[in-house]
Amino acid sequence: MEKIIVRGGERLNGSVKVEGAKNAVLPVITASILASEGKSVIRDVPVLADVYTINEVLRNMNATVQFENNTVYTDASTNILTEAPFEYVRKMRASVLVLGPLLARYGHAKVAMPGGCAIGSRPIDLHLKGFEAMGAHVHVGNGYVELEAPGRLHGAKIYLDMPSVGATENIMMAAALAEGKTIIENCAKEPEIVDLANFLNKMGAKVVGAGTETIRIEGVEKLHGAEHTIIPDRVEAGTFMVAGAITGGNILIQNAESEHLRSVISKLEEMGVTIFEEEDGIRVIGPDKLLATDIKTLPHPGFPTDMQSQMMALMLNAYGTSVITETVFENRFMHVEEFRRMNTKMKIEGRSVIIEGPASLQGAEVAATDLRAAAALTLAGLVADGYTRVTELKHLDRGYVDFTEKLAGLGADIERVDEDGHPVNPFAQAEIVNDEAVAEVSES
Ligand SMILES: CC(=O)N[C@H]1[C@@H](OP(=O)(O)OP(=O)(O)OC[C@H]2O[C@@H](n3ccc(=O)[nH]c3=O)[C@H](O)[C@@H]2O)O[C@H](CO)[C@@H](O)[C@@H]1O
Ligand SMILES: C=C(OP(=O)(O)O)C(=O)O
Repeated sequence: MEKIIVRGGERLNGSVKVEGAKNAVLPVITASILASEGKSVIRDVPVLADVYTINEVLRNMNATVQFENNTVYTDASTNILTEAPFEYVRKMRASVLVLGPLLARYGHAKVAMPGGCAIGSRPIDLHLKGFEAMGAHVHVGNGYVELEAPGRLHGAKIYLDMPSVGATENIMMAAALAEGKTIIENCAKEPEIVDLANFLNKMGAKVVGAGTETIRIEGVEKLHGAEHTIIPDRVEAGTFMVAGAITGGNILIQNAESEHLRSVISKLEEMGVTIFEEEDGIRVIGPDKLLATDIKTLPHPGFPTDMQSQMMALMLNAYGTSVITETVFENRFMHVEEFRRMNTKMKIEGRSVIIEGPASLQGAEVAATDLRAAAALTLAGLVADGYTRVTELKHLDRGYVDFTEKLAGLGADIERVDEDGHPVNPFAQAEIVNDEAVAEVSES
């Protein structure tokens, strides 16, 4: 079993560059199958297990997909199959994002129902309600959801009970080819939604209002391939901001977009971290003494749930009592038990965790419970006494490129090894073999 071995105690210094955003690239790649003519060229694509998985989903539907030099080329002008089987959805829930494009273009889509995962039950009822409002019939059975639209989808006014990122994306993609106008109210406002809207508009769609709580889409008859560059990954950037802060280091996070990270910047400043927004990124200078604070995860522009476990690592090192309240997912505290192995004092009360700091962190064997927990446990290892060994790295590979290499480049005493103790880089190996090798690594 591969593991990260990190010895605590090094202050991080230097600069690190963030990749394109995982959560932006997945919907953009699925949106590219809306194009009945022309190719799409998607740049700044991170070399992640999730990207290999979504590429496989598309290839399995007969689309042509190439991935080289951080660029994905797709061609969906041939006849596309309208099914995504369980083996893909099991690996990555975001596979359900093919539903909207397939339904809109072919009037049919069949995808394995995504189950819950380590962070919650994660239903897709809001996606389905949106499709129904646009004229689709929904059948759920034998572990699959099947959608059928007898004619072309029609525009509709859709109010989301909560601003779901995936539902907003799926409905936006379906509406792009529907007849007439769709209005999505109480929609998600994440930067990744804006990135998807920009890509759709380059394909010939008419989407306005992305980034606000109401999106309006005037459906068009057909869409074509387009070129697009993916926005920087705000969660990867935030993770390295915590790495700088927790080690009392001084690091420049190149390519980080401060407008996407307002809530994270503000909380780090409350904790005593110095932040400079520089021309080519964000500089983070960790203090000698971190101060306690509270966070509540919320949809954007609130504090992102995908930064919750990394902030927990930081709060464990802060003086005083910090409280984290998770409101986005009902069960995103699995990492608390792993942090407990590192000599920490935390109490879970309902949707909150109360953290008594500073902990005298001790290196330990810990297992990642999801991709952000993998990063967070490694961050704690950067300041723990002795060696921390992090396993279950299949989670990490879904969302972080060269995580150990980047931390080592900043001065961390860290390596990733296989069961025989030999150094490994999962993506370097997999690129030589083939795409599928990495797709196998991923499992949500
Ligand atoms: C690939 C991707 O972009 N993943 C992100 C996306 O996930 P995802 O799109 O799955 O997250 P959602 O915004 O949809 O989920 C938010 C909440 O709404 C609930 N819900 C969602 C849909 C639905 O039909 N019914 C329902 O009840 C979910 O269970 C969850 O409690 O946004 C999350 C919230 O920012 C992030 O943590 C994930 O990293
Ligand atoms: C929860 C996450 O991703 P996903 O929705 O793909 O599981 C994440 O990126 O932290």
